[in-house]
Amino acid sequence: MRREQEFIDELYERLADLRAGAETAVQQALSRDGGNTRQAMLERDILVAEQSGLLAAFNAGERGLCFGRLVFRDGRDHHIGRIGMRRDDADRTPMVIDWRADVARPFYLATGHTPMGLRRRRHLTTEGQTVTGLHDEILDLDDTERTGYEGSDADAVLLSALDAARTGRMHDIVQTIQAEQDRIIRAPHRGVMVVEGGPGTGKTVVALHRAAYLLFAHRELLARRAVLVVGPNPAFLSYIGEVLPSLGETGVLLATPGELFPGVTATGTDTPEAAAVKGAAAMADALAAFVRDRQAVPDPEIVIAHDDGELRLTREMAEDARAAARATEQPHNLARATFAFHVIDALTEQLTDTLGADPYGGPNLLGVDDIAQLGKAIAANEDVHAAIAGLWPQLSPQQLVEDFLEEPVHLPDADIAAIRRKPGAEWTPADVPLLDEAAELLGVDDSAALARAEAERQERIAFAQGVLELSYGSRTQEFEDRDDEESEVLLAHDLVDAERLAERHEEADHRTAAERAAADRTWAFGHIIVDEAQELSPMTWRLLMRRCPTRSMTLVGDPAQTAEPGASGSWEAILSPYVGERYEQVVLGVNYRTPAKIMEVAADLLRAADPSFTPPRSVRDTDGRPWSQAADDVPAAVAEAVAGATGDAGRVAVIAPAGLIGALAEVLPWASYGPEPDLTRPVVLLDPRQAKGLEFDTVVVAEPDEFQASDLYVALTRATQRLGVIHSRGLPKGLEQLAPVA
Ligand SMILES: Nc1ncnc2c1ncn2[C@@H]1O[C@H](COP(=O)(O)OP(=O)(O)OP(=O)(O)O)[C@@H](O)[C@H]1O
Repeated sequence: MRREQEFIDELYERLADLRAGAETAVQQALSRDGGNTRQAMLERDILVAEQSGLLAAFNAGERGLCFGRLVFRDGRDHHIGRIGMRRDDADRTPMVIDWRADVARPFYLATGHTPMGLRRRRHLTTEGQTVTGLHDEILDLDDTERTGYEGSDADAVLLSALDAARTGRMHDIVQTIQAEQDRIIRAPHRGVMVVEGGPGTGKTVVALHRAAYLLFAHRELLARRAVLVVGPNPAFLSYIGEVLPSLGETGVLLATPGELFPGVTATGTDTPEAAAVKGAAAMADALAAFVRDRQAVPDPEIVIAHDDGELRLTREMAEDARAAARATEQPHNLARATFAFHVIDALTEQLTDTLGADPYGGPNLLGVDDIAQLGKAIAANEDVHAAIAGLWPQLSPQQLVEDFLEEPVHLPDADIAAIRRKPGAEWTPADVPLLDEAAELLGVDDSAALARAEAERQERIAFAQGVLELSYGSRTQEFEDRDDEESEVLLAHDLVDAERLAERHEEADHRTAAERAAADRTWAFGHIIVDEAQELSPMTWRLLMRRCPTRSMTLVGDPAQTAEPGASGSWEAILSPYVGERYEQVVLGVNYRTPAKIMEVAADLLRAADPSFTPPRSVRDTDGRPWSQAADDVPAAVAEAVAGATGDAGRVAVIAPAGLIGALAEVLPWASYGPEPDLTRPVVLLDPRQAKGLEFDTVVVAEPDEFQASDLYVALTRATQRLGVIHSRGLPKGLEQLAPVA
């Protein structure tokens, strides 16, 4: 214990030095009098960005900096920690190894059967900077040396982590990642990986650690392209929001599916029927047909007054122009130029024929210049433009979807009735994929902006080339002496090509990749993680697949918890349109959250409908049995139950049908509730959809017979310690084994 404490003290000293170094480097870079030349600014930007990233990692390392030690049979001896650090000596000896490095892997995988070269594995428990416990496992049977910290139960560290009172925020699990989870976390980053598992099997936490691992293993790529984590609702995102920063990773964008169309905030709600219709794949065809409807032809013609003579835009002329525009296969707004060009051309020809006609039947009397002149005048005629705009209007995604929902077409009557609404309504989450689809169908005519951007990029590349030549020439002792991490800064100067450096400059100039990604509908993410993936509609999948052309994705979910009416169904239904059968599926089978007695009740509920249902196996159990109480006044009984539970440490959640929340809020005035409840408060009031993915020490479920079965299954499995059910109208089938209380 003493020796480990000495080591930990040394480690925190080193951390303090590194942090001070990074802080000074940022300060110096910001105040460095290198002048305001582009080179000085570029160097400064790179330095500040890199050092700020390091600072974030150092700050993250503060808590539980080192939690393990591996002693190998060949004499190697490594401490494992949240971040990696080296000594300040000539060899830059590793002091603590990042948990994501290959060397650290036996910490999670080695067993007596497959020791992976280990003699002993030590778990170190710390509080603040003080070592409070050691736990040794002997993996080499020939090793007779004993430290006195060998425990009989190798799961002691895991169980004490699982028993801890909840805080309303998910924590990282780097100290106790289990072997089946480690394999998922470190799976290759290419392709689609599906992680399926029942409640509490660690799907969410594993997916987040996978993001941290991928950012470590593919730093260059993913830091530029960012990782997107999609979760079901804002409360869930704030629940998981601290895990990645606590692992030192900030290049991640967390979003709900309703937040993925920049500039639109989905505050409205749909009826379940409307959400199902809007989510169905048929919507893509309906919208595409609706766009074609907006490419009209006159019936029979539009007559336009023009200085040089009357113009008649006939149906036939417009049809030809439309066919030419459609043949480009460009999106509507981009193909508009082709339509306009053909119309103007046809009108010019028409006018040429009239004005230049030779009364004696000879060839047209107008010369090439005259015809060009006529064409120019027609192209400048505002009425011509108005006619073109009427036939082939420039459209925004918002306008298109609004028009469509006001008067839906190309769908069965019942579907039309389900989604029709008045213009000006708030956008709903189910509208977001429609807006995205519309944006794809319409395209943005940004050719001028793109040309400008490309010219600027070329200028930056030329400039960066100059910087590279200069910075190599002026390589100084100061740079050579930097810490290992810092020398990456030098590597950036030395090894990147001009194009990459120019790109970096662009990034450093503005926002982080995650921030830029959030504002850019066409951003291609380096990796996408989707939680509660079973809930997403086919239209939402179309949107997500567009955001990830490389199909590097991790999808986690549990079909038994599906609640949304428009959900896609099976993994195969979700994925086959995009990757065929080329995806890997793994199943997690151990429930780390819900105690066995509670899980049995939840499983019985599903067994009532499907006798073959097998729940995940709970690793832990509690003494108390889950209970039920019949009450005439449900809010009063809930208030009493909550008052009894708040004496315990941790968090209490009341999960109730949405219609009961108001009445419960009155009897629980201190409870947090609403669209974005504060989960760190002692008592939270949630409807079943809001409870998805969360967990609490105590859960009280009110009026269970008003829940749909999958919602009730989710609600029952949120408890880590205690579960009670309060009802006025009897219990749904399957819940009979709850212990009745008066
Ligand atoms: N290896 C582990 N060490 C410590 N805690 C763990 C481990 N694996 C999972 N947990 C904990 O178990 C709980 C459940 O994990 P998580 O929320 O990721 O499960 P899930 O499969 O997403 O559940 P659900 O489908 O019910 O939302 C969390 O508190 C998580 O921290």
